[in-house]
Amino acid sequence: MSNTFQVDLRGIVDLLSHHLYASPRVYIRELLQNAVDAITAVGPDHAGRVEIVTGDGLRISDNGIGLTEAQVHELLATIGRSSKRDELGFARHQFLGQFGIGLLSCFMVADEIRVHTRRGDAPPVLWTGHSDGRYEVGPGPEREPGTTVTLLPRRGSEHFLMGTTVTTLAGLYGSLLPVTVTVDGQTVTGDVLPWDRPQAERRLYAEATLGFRPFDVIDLNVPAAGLSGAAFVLPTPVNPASRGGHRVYLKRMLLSENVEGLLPEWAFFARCVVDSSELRPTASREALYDDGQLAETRDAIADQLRGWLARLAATDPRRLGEFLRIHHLGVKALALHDDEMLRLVEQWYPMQTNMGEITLAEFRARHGVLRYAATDDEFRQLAAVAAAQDLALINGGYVYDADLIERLAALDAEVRAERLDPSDLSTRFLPVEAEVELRLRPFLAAVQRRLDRLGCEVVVRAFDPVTLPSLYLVSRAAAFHEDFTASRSQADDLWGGVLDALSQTVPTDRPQLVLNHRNPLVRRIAALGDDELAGLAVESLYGQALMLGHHPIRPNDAALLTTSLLGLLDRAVPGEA
Ligand SMILES: Nc1ncnc2c1ncn2[C@@H]1O[C@H](COP(=O)(O)OP(=O)(O)OP(=O)(O)O)[C@@H](O)[C@H]1O
Repeated sequence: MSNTFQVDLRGIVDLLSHHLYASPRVYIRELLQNAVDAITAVGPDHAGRVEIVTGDGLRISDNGIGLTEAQVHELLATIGRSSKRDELGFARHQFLGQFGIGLLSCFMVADEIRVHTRRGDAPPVLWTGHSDGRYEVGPGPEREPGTTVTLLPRRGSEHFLMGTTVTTLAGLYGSLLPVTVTVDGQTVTGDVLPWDRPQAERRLYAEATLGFRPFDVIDLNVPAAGLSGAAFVLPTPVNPASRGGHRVYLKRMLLSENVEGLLPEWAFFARCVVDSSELRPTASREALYDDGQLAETRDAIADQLRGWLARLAATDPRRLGEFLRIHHLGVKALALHDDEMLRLVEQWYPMQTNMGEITLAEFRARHGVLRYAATDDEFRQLAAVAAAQDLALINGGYVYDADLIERLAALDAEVRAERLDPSDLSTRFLPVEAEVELRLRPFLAAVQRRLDRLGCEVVVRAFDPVTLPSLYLVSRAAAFHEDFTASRSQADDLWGGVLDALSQTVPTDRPQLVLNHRNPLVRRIAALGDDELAGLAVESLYGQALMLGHHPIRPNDAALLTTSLLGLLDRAVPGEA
C-alpha cells in the first residue's frame, strides 16, 4: 500500500523560526525576493515595481509574472516546491529563491497569508493559507497581472509588521535591488552600489554601516563569481583570532551583514561589502554555501588584497609602513607561508635591534648576517654588550620574528641568519694579557671558591662598554644543565638514577660570571690583596649581573646577595662592633 507523507505545518514553522532563520525579521527578505523573482520572470526590460503598505497587517504587491490557479495549487500549497528550479532540480540562475520554503517564513509573524494573483489573461486567483495547515483556493477579484501577498499578524508579532520596522528592514535587505520598492509610499531602493561611489563617499559609507573610518578601500572584482565589491581596511589592530563578518549581497539582495569564510584567515584586517550573482546561499540565507566556487572566490579576493599590498609597497612605502605598524601580526602570519609577503616584511617591517628599529633588508645591507636573539630575554641580556662591540643584533623574540628570519635564510641562499648564543659572545671578549692573567690568579682562585657552590665559573676578560663591570652568561647548554641539576635534586631514587646515567651525556659547561678588566672598579677589586673583601665585592657583582640580565634569582642567590651586602656594609661603616 502506498501512502503520502503528511506535513505538520506548525512543526515546520517552529523548525524554521527556531532553527533555520536567525530572526523572524527575515520574512521581509523572503517576500521581497519572491516579488523580485516574479518581476525577473516577466523579462529583462520589464519595469518592476514593488509596493509595500503597512497598517492593518502588511500588503506587498508586485507587477511580476503572477500565478495561474493550477500553479497556485502546485507551488503555494506544496512545501519545498519551487518554480525556480529546472526539471533536474538545479536552481535557475536568474532567481533569488530556489528552495520553495520562503513563503512559509511569513508564518513566523502571521496567522494567515493571502495571495491574490493573476497571470497574463488567466482569471485572478485568491489563495488563503492558515498557520494550522489549512488552505483555500478560489476565484479572486479582478486585478492587473501580478501578485499581492497580505499578512494578518500573529498575536505578539505585530511589531514586525509595523511601518517603521518594515521600512527599516526593506531598506536593509533591499536598498540595492534593481527594482523600485516603496514602503507606505516612501522609496527604499535606488542606492548607488557602495563600491561604485567616489572614494570620499565610500569612507562615509564604511563609517555609517561598518562603524569605522577605513585605512583604505580596495576594489574587488571576481568575474567568475559575478562578484564586485570593496574591502575596507580596518584602521586599528584586531585580534587575529576574532572572525570578522562581511556584508554580502546576492543578486543585490542582502544575504547577511555577518558572513564568514569570504576571506582567508590571514586577511582579518579587512571587512568586505560585495555583491555576487553566482555564489550560493545556504537555505537559511544567513551564510554562503561552502563549495568549490566559494573557495575559488576566496583565493581570487586574497590575490587582490595581496596585489594592493604590493602596489602600496611600490608606490607609497610610507603608507605601507603605517599599515604594517597596525596589522603586522596578520601580515607576519601570512609571511610564514607566503614568499611575497615575506619579502614585504623583509623590505618594510622595522624590527627591534640594538641599533634601533630597522628593516631586515636594511640590517642585511649594513651588517651582512642576520644575527638575532631568539627570545626577548636573551635580547635584553645581550643587546647593550653586543652593541658596545659593534655587533648588531635583532630581537627575534616578538611573535614570528625569529621564524621569519630563519625562513628568509632558508629561502634565499644569499641571506645568512645566525642565532646568537650568549656563549658565542664571550668568545668575542678579549683575553687579558698573559702577565696580567698571571698576576690575577690568586684573586681568581679565591673568588672562584666562593662562587663554586652556585655552579658559576668566574673568568676575567676585557670588553666594552667599560662602564659594565661584569656580565652573567648562560649558554644554551649551561641553561639546560641548570634545569637538569634542579630536576636531579628533586627526583626520587629511581628517576634520579636515570638522570644520573643521563648526566654522563649532557654537556657540563657552567654559566660564567665574566669580569671586565677594562672596568676601573674591577681592576681595584682585583688589586685589593684582601681575599675576604674581594670575595664580598665579586659576590655583589654576581648579584648585579643576574639582575641586569633578567636572570631568575634562586634562593641561594638571594641569600648570597644579602650576606655580601651586609659584609660590604660591615667593612664600609667605621667604628667598633
Ligand atoms: N510574488 C510572487 N509572484 C509569483 N509567484 C510567486 C510569488 N511568491 C511566491 N511565488 C511562487 O511560489 C513558489 C514558492 O515560493 P517560496 O517563497 O516558498 O519559495 P522560493 O522562492 O521558490 O524558494 P526560497 O525558499 O528559496 O525562497 C515560488 O517558487 C514561486 O513560483
